[in-house]
Amino acid sequence: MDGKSKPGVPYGGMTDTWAKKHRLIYIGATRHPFILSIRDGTVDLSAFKRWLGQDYIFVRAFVPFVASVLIRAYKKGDESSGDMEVILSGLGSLNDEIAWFKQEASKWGVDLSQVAPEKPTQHYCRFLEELMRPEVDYTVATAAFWAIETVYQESFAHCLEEGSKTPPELQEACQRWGNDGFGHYCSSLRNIADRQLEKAASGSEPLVKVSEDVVSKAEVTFLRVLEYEVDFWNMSCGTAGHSAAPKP
Ligand SMILES: Cc1ncc(CN)c(N)n1
Repeated sequence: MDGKSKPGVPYGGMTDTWAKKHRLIYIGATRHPFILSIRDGTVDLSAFKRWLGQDYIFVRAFVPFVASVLIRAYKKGDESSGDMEVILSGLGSLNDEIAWFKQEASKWGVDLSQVAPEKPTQHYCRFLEELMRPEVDYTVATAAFWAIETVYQESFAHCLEEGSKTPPELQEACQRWGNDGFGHYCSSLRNIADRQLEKAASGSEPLVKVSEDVVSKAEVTFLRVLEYEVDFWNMSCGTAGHSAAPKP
């Protein structure tokens, strides 16, 4: 999703509305200069290696977050929704992703045991921990989950589009998140988030206030994900003065 409806794919859930409403930051996260440099073949390989080491740390922290969403899906007890199956498949891919990072790191001569988390990585991982707290609503957690995966899907898919000059040695990395299967997985996550948001938005009295709070908390969480993603790309580029401060 790019905040616009795709040809032949009419879509109009809450997540789509947010992507359009917050288009500038959405584009900032999904068309970041780091991604554009991969796509046009000018990427600085030391930036790619920095990204690789930092993202390995992020992905390890992302696993317990996804597991926490799985537990919440189970506790909701709505077996017919199919949420658990989607989330479980995501956990399976993260297992492959971790193995891929290790393999890729050895290919590029990055010693993962020596990589220390930089500030933006620390802050993003702390944010994931906050989202694991029991008081965080399933709706908010699924919106964050969808946004985190979708930023990568849209970013790396852009590097594989026709006309891109992505260096051959980086194509596998782009395929990992830019492939159609990952795109379908992100659509399933979007459907889960949208269904939850819709339920919350149409919440019946007297829970109306609580439901409205959940929807606005989910939107704020979506924006925070985009900001953390931009900070993460900035750090990868080595952009001086990236805004790495923890968000309020
Ligand atoms: C920072 C970040 N954001 C998202 C993804 C996709 N799982 C990732 N690997 N790293």
